[in-house]
Amino acid sequence: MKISVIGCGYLGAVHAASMAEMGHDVVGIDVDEAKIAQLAAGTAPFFEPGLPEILRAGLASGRLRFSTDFADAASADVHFVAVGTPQVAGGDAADMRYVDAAFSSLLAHAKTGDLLVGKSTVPVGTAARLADLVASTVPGATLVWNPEFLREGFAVQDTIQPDRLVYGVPEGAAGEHAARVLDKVYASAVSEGTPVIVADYATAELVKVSANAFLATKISFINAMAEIAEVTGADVTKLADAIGHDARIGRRFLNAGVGFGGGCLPKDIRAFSARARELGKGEAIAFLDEVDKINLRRRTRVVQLASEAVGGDLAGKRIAMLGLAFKPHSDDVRDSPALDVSMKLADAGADVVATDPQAIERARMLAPHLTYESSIEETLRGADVVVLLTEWPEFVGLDPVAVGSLVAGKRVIDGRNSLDPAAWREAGWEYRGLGR
Ligand SMILES: NC(=O)c1ccc[n+]([C@@H]2O[C@H](COP(=O)([O-])OP(=O)(O)OC[C@H]3O[C@@H](n4cnc5c(N)ncnc54)[C@H](O)[C@@H]3O)[C@@H](O)[C@H]2O)c1
Ligand SMILES: O=c1ccn([C@@H]2O[C@H](COP(=O)(O)OP(=O)(O)O[C@H]3O[C@H](CO)[C@@H](O)[C@H](O)[C@H]3O)[C@@H](O)[C@H]2O)c(=O)[nH]1
Repeated sequence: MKISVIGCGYLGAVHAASMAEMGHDVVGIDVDEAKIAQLAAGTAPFFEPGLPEILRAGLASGRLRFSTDFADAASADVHFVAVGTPQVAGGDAADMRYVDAAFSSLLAHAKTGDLLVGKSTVPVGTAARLADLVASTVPGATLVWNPEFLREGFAVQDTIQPDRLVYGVPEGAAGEHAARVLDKVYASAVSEGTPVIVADYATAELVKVSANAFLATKISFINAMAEIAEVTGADVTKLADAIGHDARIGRRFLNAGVGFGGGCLPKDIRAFSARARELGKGEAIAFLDEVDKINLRRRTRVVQLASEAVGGDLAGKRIAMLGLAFKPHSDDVRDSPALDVSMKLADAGADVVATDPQAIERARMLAPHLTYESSIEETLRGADVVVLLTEWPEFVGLDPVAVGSLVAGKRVIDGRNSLDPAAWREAGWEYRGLGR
């Protein structure tokens, strides 16, 4: 099939390359010329395991190309829109400027019979609004909302073998036809039994934000238990193991620590709350405000633990930060707890030296005042406190005895509860976890 993908960021670039991998003829379009030049040259503009390989294979096969010209979308019959919906400056709502601009540029080249497929995460009601625009601009074209559930770090696998597919379609024959076309787009997954949920627009939009709201709530739930564990001497990781054995609860997404960040969960729960308030139903999901507050309190708690570790005054203390990305296997530092805590420690006067296997360059753009070090050993050398905030395997696997010979003070804060406290204590370290 002939496909265009509008917006080639973390979602769109993976989607475009994966569509080509699945056998389609794909053009990826973005307004960012540098990004398109990189993609066209076969270089992934961000770190995502597996992306370079399918990108190069797609370009070599001739089935994948990239452009900044929307006219190149004209030959496609199915158009995915995957542009950003960040938080508006100074508010909680989603900034819809990019979605609106992308649809307006795309509609200038779309034709009767085309399928316009929204993938961006949007406030409920967006698809109905855009469907009116599509109907009045290109009669006979159909709008579908097909939210995306991929996780960064597993984005290629999640795109090619998704847990489920959700199609938000209009009522009637146009909707039925649209669902059949999307089944063909995703034929490789559908034929292997991937569940397909066909719904109205509002349900499809809400599936996406409620899934992220649930995941965020699960994390803040366990982090709230961590707060209680901290004042009672309980161990939240054992608590999570124990409640997680109940299949109704499940152990996944119950890792207590410095909390959630990234380009999705934080902004998505805030945008959902803002939209609920607009709909006069703010109280229905007011608990998400608490979920957000619990999450942000964990970052402050790490700063407090670091301060306690050095006797109350962080000024001039050397802090080795292990991790900058919002989670391992990603270079994304959008709303990263690790970067946020690093900045808070630097604000308190600490001499912060941070390392990350992939995220240093992106962190430097947001926080040029911090000191970055590519070598783990050099990061650790002379540190008064070691703080682990992104559980990359190379950090989790560090030998506490070897690290002990590099630092000035054997004090470690395990912001992801991913180290073995007994092993670190045995090697002479003061170990502090979150909720254990
Ligand atoms: N990153 C993820 O893991 C993920 C997963 C599921 C859903 N989403 C959702 O997907 C959307 C995109 O997220 P992202 O992380 O890829 O963002 P991103 O910032 O990495 O990428 C967005 C891209 O859109 C481009 N763009 C902006 N305006 C444009 C326009 N008018 N025309 C063409 N391109 C334009 C930007 O240049 C950028 O390359 C968001 O709504 C996000 O919530 C993201
Ligand atoms: O038990 C856990 C699990 C995760 N996290 C943190 O939660 C954040 C988000 O993690 P994850 O959900 O794995 O990353 P994303 O790539 O942001 O993916 C989420 O956001 C995407 C964008 O909407 C969705 O598509 C995905 O389904 C959804 O998982 C990260 O900071 C993690 O460190 C925890 O603190 N504890």
